[in-house]
Amino acid sequence: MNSIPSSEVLIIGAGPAGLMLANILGMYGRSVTVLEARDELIDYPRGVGLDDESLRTIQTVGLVDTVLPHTAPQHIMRLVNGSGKTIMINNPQTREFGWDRKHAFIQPEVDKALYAGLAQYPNINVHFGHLVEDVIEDAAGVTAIARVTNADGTETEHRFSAQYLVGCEGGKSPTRKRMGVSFEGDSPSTRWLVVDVDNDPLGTPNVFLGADPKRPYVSIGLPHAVRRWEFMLHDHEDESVVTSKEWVAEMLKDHVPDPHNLSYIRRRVFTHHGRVAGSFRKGRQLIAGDAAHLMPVWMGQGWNSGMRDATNLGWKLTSVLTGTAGEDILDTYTSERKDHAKAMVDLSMTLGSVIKITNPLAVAARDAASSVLNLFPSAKSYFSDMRFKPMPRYTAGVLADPTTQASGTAAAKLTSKLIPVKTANRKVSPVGVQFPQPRVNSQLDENLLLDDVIGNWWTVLVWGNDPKDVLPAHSIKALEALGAKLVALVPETQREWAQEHMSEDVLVLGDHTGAVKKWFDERPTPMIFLRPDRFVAGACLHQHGPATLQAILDSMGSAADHSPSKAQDSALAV
Ligand SMILES: O=C(O)CCc1cccc(O)c1
Repeated sequence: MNSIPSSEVLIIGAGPAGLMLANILGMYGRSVTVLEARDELIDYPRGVGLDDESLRTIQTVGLVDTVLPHTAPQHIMRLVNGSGKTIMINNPQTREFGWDRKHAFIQPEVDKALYAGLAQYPNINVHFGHLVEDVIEDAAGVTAIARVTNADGTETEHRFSAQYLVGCEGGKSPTRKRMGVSFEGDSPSTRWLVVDVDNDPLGTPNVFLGADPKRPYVSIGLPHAVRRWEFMLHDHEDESVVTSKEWVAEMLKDHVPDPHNLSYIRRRVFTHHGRVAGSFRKGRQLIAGDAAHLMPVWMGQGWNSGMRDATNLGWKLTSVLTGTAGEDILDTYTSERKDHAKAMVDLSMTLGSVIKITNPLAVAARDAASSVLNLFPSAKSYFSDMRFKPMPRYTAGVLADPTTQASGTAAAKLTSKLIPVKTANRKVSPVGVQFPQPRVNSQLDENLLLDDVIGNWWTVLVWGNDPKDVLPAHSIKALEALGAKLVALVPETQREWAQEHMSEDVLVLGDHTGAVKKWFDERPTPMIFLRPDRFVAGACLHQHGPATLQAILDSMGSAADHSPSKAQDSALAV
């Protein structure tokens, strides 16, 4: 038995959620051990859609340049009926978070880029071929017992200890089972055959969902000449038969001019699941990615939901480990992520049930209903602009929202003290939603993405004013202890003046497109407390700033001493 020096966090599973979480923790200077049972990363495509929220996180961890070459932006999805007529199109054009809403991507290449990104952090170690067989948890931490099969066939036991453990081992997650939490939902019995080739015989981009009552199918053009088809299987069709080259060639004959010379990456059968864990945390153990939720492929949200988990959890674990938040903040990981994951599961299941219809009467009703809906621009844009996609909007967690805060909480008590004024628009609260990522000018450069200038930790954004002029000294002190960056967003016309006249340590950014002013005009809360994951924790008028900040700190179960550790200091200087 070997004991390995301990780290702060143990991650089990080097899939996308685990790799992204390790990148985020590495960026914040934390020490992490990743244990992966396989000998290498999975090398065949699974997820095919990468969204703007994920790309924003990839940008934060500095890996956009290595990820983008494996993506195709403006990934359009068309739902076509049995006669090939488009009955729904999903083609969102906005770039609210700084990136195209949807990208096709090659998952193995992007996962590889996430893995390669870890090499820059001295405190991150990844061990392949380590199968975790048990975990012991006590008041001081967790110890994972892993079995390693050596080259000569003998086996060795290794023990790894840490303060927290995050299971990212996929849907069958042993961590989730050890935690004893439920995994409720449905696993429809419908099986699908997935075929991936790397010499795409068609070459057309984008996604076609074929709601063909004879046999529903999917055809997706992916980067690097990869094409994915999926075919719904009938109950009597045997797995060993449908995965044969002959059967697949027969299936493809309506989809490909010549289905015989295809270079297959993989032919496999899978079923969809729509499940969410009852809790994402128990004590010192947490779960993320497919371990916490499984959803059908239709919205392309499985991979992206894992990215959202890592984005939500990474800064919270860091806050606990560095003493800027109490351990209870980890419970907000469940409260913030679970409902959204459930909404994604439900939407994906619904879309799947529309595609899978085979009953002729129901098919006719669906096609007629979609024709009518397409006559109405608002209904049509609901689908094409992807307004049906549930966007995370936290109502409880690390935030202080006078419009939604649950009664009885510390934040509610404080925010109830805020004196309302007539011009403050309290109906459109940006609290709990992701802040947009506009382009801005700085003293050093022009047309920069906001996140690239504000860094990766807490930020206070103030429209048109110096945060140090509009917040009292005790609030500034608390923000310094939190490691927050102070930012003044001003019209570009005022930027040089503001740089000369505002406090030296305030970052002044110019709004050269007018998008920032428009945003603040629509939500008259000129002071924004932005969390490290780019979600708005508080939004208020200047005079409400101190109470709002205090409420946010209370919602973090903040330790009395907010000063970040030395290690965090250096990590925050990114
Ligand atoms: O991200 C997307 O738009 C593709 C979602 C999708 C749809 C159907 C099958 C599949 O594997 C992914």
